[in-house]
Amino acid sequence: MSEQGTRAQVGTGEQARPGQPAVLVLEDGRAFAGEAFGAVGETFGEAVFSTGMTGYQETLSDPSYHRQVVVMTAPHVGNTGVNDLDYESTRIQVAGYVVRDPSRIASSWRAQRDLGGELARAGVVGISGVDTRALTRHLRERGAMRCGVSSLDADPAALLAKVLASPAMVGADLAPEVSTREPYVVAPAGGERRFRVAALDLGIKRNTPLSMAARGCEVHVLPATATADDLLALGPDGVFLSNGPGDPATADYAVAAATGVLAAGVPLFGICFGNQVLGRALGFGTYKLVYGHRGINQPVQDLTTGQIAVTCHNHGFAVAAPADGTHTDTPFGRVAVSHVALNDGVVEGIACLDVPAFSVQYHPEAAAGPHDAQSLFDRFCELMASGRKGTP
Ligand SMILES: NC(=O)CC[C@H](N)C(=O)O
Repeated sequence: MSEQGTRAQVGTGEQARPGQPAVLVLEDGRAFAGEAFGAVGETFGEAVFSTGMTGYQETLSDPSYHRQVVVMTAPHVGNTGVNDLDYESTRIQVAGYVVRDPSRIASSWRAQRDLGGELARAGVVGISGVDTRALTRHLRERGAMRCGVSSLDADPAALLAKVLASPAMVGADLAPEVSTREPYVVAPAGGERRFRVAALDLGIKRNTPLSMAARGCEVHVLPATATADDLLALGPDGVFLSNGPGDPATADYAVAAATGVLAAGVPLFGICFGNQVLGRALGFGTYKLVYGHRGINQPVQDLTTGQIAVTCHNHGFAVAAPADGTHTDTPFGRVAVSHVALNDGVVEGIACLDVPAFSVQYHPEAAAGPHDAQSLFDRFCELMASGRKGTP
């Protein structure tokens, strides 16, 4: 698929002029008028909201947002501009961007460019001046749904017809669209190499291998369709399953890879999409949440210690597993739900009790976000240090 096709976006290559009209239409017909922001054009994707007050550049460049139109609940966005350091991947990944009130100037010693210009150069269509509180409440009540944003055609009825013809998120296999084409290696940050990690890139964020590299891991990042044999051929101390976009029910290739790694008894750690893939490899199902969790202020409880962490989330699907303190017998032994979201009880982590594998639905790499959960990378290192047997 072409770049434009995968982003379901038609841009004119122009930057929006101040006051240029734009419209956002949801698939249930609700329309919001606003002003064009970023690139002039038309785009389609799943409308989702993020409650992060900061970290918009990391959000925009998180590959898990591929094919999603992100609505920021923070009313004022763009204050700190953008820079070359805070990208979580090689480009802006969102299909569209919705803000209430873009900052007229970027004001930070780290700012290199302004947000509107950056979106325009990337060809990303946005809309501003939207009542993002009303839009968020609508999505919260009715659920995440398809939408279109256009600064080319102000007719909501015409846009609605195109929204209804656009692909849904359920059933979308998107990880291969954002994964690296070629393998690459992230070297340990300094000091000796302690572990070799084979990472399956389903849409990996930059700070994830960096968080491992900071702990002495040499991370070999492989394309989404790499098999268990490809991963194990590296002779890794551990295998990592990354975050990524789309519906985890479609990622049979990744589930097969995880199953092969579990069978080999090599330590395994997964984040977000990786948690869903591990869940499926253990025999659990996944399902779509009504509106998902996105933001950097989400409380999660570790059921083993009782400790609560405030964490970074970006997920619209979840693993269906019992979170009542019991364990489930699977082909790979006993498995327990290890973490739950305190807002709604959604499963946020699973741990194998008889093979060395665990995963979380949230983002310990914390880019952006609080660093409460960084110790999960230490737990992965401990699992690798203890060899190929036993649980953390
Ligand atoms: N950040 C992620 O890995 C997201 C996983 C999956 N695409 C979801 O929405 O649940």
